[in-house]
Order: sequence, then structure tokens, then C-alpha cells
Amino acid sequence: MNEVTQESEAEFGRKIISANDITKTYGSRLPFTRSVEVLTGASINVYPGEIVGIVGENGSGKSTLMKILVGVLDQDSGDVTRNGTIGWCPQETLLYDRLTVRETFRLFGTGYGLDEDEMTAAMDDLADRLDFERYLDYRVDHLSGGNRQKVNLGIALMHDPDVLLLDEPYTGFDWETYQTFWDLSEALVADDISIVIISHLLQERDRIDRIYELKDGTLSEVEN
Ligand SMILES: Nc1ncnc2c1ncn2[C@@H]1O[C@H](COP(=O)(O)OP(=O)(O)OP(=O)(O)O)[C@@H](O)[C@H]1O
Repeated sequence: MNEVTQESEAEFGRKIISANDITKTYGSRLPFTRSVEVLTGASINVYPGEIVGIVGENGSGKSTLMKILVGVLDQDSGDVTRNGTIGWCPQETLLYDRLTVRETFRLFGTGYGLDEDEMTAAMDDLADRLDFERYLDYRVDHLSGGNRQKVNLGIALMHDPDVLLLDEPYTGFDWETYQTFWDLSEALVADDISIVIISHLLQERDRIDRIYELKDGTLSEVEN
């Protein structure tokens, strides 16, 4: 093995997520409409314990990129490597309306392979930290938008992921919850968990370690 390869392997070991030269074009939804070329060679690295922001205009492809990083959408070309467990908070909550919050945690907890005690401990801890204990027996379709987002975030966190990918997670949060969200994020980062966050809000920039801008299908790191 030559020196360059050894060096890149050593560096690679530190990356939680590494994506190189990702391309993605959506086929046209309707006949006679054009396909949409969204990503044309996007690359990003995420290291342990950092908060990485992704900014870009509406429709620039941020959610598409995040879905590819998570692994729920396939890229057309390029590689994604994940060195840890992932928690994902999609822009539109993927929750089942007819389940209660408690049942929702059981469902996802089972999916994550947690046992009964782990599930209950994670749910109680997150309900306390995000302040939704009193809604545990509410059906999801009876929750306010902000409380659905809290549950969405709780679900993304309940299996102690190594990296949390958040697609505008605080839509609908009130100010107090927004602060709680950032306190929680700081605690996670102190535990070496990484956070990738799609954000539109300029006032958050000082909370974020590195920012990538998505423009014309590629990512470039911008001054923070
Ligand atoms: N399933 C799909 N099929 C076809 N086109 C799609 C699909 N999903 C997204 N697009 C298109 O791909 C482009 C990028 O969408 P995407 O949602 O990734 O952007 P975004 O940067 O997250 O936008 P926003 O800031 O508005 O949330 C848009 O032009 C969108 O219309």
C-alpha cells in the first residue's frame, strides 16, 4: 500500500458520512415534460461531533441530497459511504396518523431492534427533553404541527444514532422548543454525534461548524 492510500484511509476512518460526485436526475412525471437534473456531482464529508449546514435556494436539491445520504433514495452515480448509524428527520413527517405517540415509539423502536426497556427509556427521556410527555397517549393526527415535529425528531433520535440528518426540523416549533432543540443538539455534539441540518435561517450560522451551499447541482463549502 503506498503512502497516499494509507493517508487517505486514515482520513477516511474519521468520516461518518462521505459522498463523492453524486448525480441525480428525476425522470419526468408527466408525458412531454422534461426530466429534472438535480445533482451533477455533489460531494460532502461529515466528521464526528460537528454540525454541518446545507443551504441553497428552494428547489436546489437539498432534500434530494439528504435522502441520498440517508439511503432512502438511490443516486444515479457517485458513492456514499456511511460509517455509523443514521437518524433522519424528513421534512414531511413519516408518522402514522392513527397511532398514539406511545405506539409510534414502540413501532419505530421495534424497527430499530430495541428491547422493551430500551424503548421505554428512550421514549421517556426524549418526551422529557422535548417536552411532549402529556401527549404520549394522543393520536398523531390530533397533535399540533409543532408537536408532530417533536415526535418526528424523537423518533430520529431514539436509537442513539451516530449522525442525525435533519431536513428543516423546526418548522412549527415555538421559540422555547427551538431553544430546546439547539440545547439538545449541543448535548449530542458534545457526545461526538454529528448533525447535518438543512437550514434557511441566517441567525443559526454561528451554531453551525461548517456550511455547504448547494448550487447548480454541486456543493461547495462557504464561509461561515
Ligand atoms: N420525486 C420527484 N420527482 C420529480 N422531481 C422531483 C421529485 N422530488 C423533487 N423533485 C424536483 O427536484 C428539484 C429539487 O427538489 P428538492 O426537494 O430536493 O429541493 P430542496 O432544495 O429541498 O427544496 P426546498 O428548499 O423547497 O425544500 C425540484 O425541482 C423538485 O421539483
